[in-house]
Amino acid sequence: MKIAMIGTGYVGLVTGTCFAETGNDVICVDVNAEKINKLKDGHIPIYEPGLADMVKSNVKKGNLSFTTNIEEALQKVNICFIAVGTPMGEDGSADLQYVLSAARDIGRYMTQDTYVVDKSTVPVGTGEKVRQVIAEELAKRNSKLQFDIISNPEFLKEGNACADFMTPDRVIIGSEQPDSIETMKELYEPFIRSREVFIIMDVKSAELAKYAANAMLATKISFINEIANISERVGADVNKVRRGIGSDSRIGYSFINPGCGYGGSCFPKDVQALIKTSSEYGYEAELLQSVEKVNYAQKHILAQKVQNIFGSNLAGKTFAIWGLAFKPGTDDMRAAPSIELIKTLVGNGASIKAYDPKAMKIAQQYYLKDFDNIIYSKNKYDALYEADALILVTEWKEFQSPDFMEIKGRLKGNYIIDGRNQYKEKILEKFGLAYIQMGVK
Ligand SMILES: NC(=O)C1=CN([C@@H]2O[C@H](COP(=O)(O)OP(=O)(O)OC[C@H]3O[C@@H](n4cnc5c(N)ncnc54)[C@H](O)[C@@H]3O)[C@@H](O)[C@H]2O)C=CC1
Ligand SMILES: O=C(O)[C@H]1O[C@H](OP(=O)(O)OP(=O)(O)OC[C@H]2O[C@@H](n3ccc(=O)[nH]c3=O)[C@H](O)[C@@H]2O)[C@H](O)[C@@H](O)[C@@H]1O
Repeated sequence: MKIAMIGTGYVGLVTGTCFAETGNDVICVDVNAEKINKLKDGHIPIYEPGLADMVKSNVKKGNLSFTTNIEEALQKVNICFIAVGTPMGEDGSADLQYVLSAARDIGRYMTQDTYVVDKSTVPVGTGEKVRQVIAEELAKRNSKLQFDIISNPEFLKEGNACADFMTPDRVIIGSEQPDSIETMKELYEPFIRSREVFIIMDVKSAELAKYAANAMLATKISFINEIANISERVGADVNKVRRGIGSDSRIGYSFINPGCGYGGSCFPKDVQALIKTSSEYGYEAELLQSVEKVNYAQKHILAQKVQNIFGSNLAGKTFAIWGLAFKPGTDDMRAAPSIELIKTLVGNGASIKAYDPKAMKIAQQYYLKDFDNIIYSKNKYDALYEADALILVTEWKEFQSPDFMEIKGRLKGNYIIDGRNQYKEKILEKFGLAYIQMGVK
């Protein structure tokens, strides 16, 4: 099939590349010329395991190409995906300007009957808006070309995006048109193990299913974080409580890891957007409001723990921070808990020595560029020199079994403050390290 992918970000690039991998002819288009030029020169603008090799091999085979020219991208294409960003608007709702601009371009430049597939996460009713915009543009040029809108939300996780896309738990197809459904099934067939993986529904339900999934996962995280906060106060150990509840198959272990709050480009904005959609329809989503409120507080918890030990004025103190990305396996720092932490520490006079395996460049260039007091270290141990404490924010594999002797030897102080509960208190005690974790007194 000949596919155009509008939006070449985390989702567009991964999706386009995976479709190219299964033999389709894919052209990825983006308004960001710098990104497209990098891709044309063989550089991958994001870090995602396995992606670089797959992009290169498919470009070489001629299955995958990149352009900034939407008119060129839509030549002879019969499936056009929309995978542009839907960031949080000022009032918390999803900002649809990029989706609607992509729709306008499709209406202006499509050259044959087209399946228009929305992969961006969009509020209920967006499919209809996209349909109207495309129809308006076709009418302007007296075109009789036909198109159908299909909702096909994406469920991949950053850091595991290619693997998630290649072996999906489910593929949701929001459409009531049999030929659209068949075309989507054909496209996804190589990735599925059983036909039950396809879940067919109307467009609105598909749109809402995406938000419901993210809201459910965010709820699990805020729930366990709340239990962690209760555990700390009553003298229980959330690690044990987690094992106690996760063993119930109705609850399960996944997404109940306590931490310093969920970040990333999706949970925070999607929970907000769902709250906003609900209120537009006259319903106050109180549970979801609490999920966000708990998460907001959780993102400040590491800084509070630091200040409980060192006092509110941190002038003259230095903290080693392991992990800047919002989760391991990615260089993405959107809404990362590390940002809030660093803001508070530096704001109260501290200096930072940071190390992250993949996110330091992006941190320096964008997310932490306004902070002077940060030294970026070349490895995890270098970050420890003369630091008063080590704070673990992102649980990269390389932080999971460090040499504690080395840590003790390099730190000036003896605290490890762990935002992801990676270590065992008894082991740290042997090295003379004091261990502060989440949800344990
Ligand atoms: N990042 C993730 O893990 C996931 C994201 N999603 C959803 O997928 C959508 C895309 O997310 P990301 O890929 O993370 O965003 P992103 O910000 O990485 O990429 C979006 C791209 O679209 C481009 N763009 C904007 N307007 C355009 C236009 N009119 N024409 C062509 N390109 C245009 C931007 O320049 C950017 O490169 C969002 O709705 C998000 O909620 C869904 C599942 C997972
Ligand atoms: O819509 C999206 O963009 C995607 O959002 C999430 O994926 P992602 O944000 O990439 O990463 P997650 O692994 O879900 O982690 C999100 C945040 O939750 C935190 N988290 C996760 C799990 C957990 O138990 N505890 C916890 O604090 C992580 O540290 C991270 O900050 C969903 O998991 C994907 O299914 C979805 O497609």
